[in-house]
Amino acid sequence: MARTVRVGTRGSTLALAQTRIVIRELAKRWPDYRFEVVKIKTTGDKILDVALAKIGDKGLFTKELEVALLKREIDLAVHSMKDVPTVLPEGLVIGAVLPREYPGDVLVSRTGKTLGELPPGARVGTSSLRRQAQLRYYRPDLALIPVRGNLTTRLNKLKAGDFDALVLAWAGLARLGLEGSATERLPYTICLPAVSQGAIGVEIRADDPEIARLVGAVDDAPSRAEVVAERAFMRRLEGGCQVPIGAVASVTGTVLTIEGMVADLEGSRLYRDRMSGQVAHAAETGVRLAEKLLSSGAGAVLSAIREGAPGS
Ligand SMILES: NCc1[nH]cc(CCC(=O)O)c1CC(=O)O
Repeated sequence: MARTVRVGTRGSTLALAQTRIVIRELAKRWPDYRFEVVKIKTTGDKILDVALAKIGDKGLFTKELEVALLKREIDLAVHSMKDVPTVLPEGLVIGAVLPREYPGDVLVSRTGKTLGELPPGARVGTSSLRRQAQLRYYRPDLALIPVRGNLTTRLNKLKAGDFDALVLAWAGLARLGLEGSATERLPYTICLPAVSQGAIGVEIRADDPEIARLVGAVDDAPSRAEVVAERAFMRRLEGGCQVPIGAVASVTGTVLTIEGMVADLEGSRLYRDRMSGQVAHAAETGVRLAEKLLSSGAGAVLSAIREGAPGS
């Protein structure tokens, strides 16, 4: 009799939808195993009224799941890779990256107007420093309003008239079946997504070969290479939620191309560039792009943000 696999997840609607996808794919390939959902509350689920950049702690949405993995209370943890810090705790690895959704951001606007059509001073809800900086750079006239809470909370605030538009990850909307509410996909030339946006990852213990074999069957090599490149880019820049950083990699055949961006908090200076390399050298390509940006002026922006950051 095969064992029951305990699948750890946050309890948000999006997290549960992602976990259902992972379990569906695993169950197809491993019909003899049972998969049991274990919901775990993370710090990020408890603190809802403060912008993530202000909390400043790494792993807000992942740490409690990782602790449960290490204590062997669960066998795998399902994450939005975007929430996973670039350095994992000792003893844990990413066992699988599922086929990625479209990684970009979308505008959801109350009146159906696109970003370019929003009237001067329109109120756009987002707490992400990355989205704020890129929106300010493109449309300095917009009023950016902090918003947190899960996707449905945000959409309800939009409906209630708290703001005129919201910027959200397309993937999150799509996984809740809400992609129809997107007004416009924001082009990468205006808004680069967060590192690993749109990718679901499965974290496991490094010393659990049985689970590694199970989850390895749902790993998507191109998606994994993209995530590896973007995370290497981020790690080289040592950026977290406190710095406006965006990147998106894409694999075509044996070539991986990554575009990346670093901006100051005001969105007055923005550095972006791209780099290509062999898929087999995904991490190096991400690092090379980071170094190119650092030497072209992004380094000074990052130092200035770090000096000004509270508690650093
Ligand atoms: N910031 C929270 C978060 N974490 C993952 C997603 C969406 C799914 C994904 O990017 O994989 C979202 C919502 C959003 O940014 O709009």
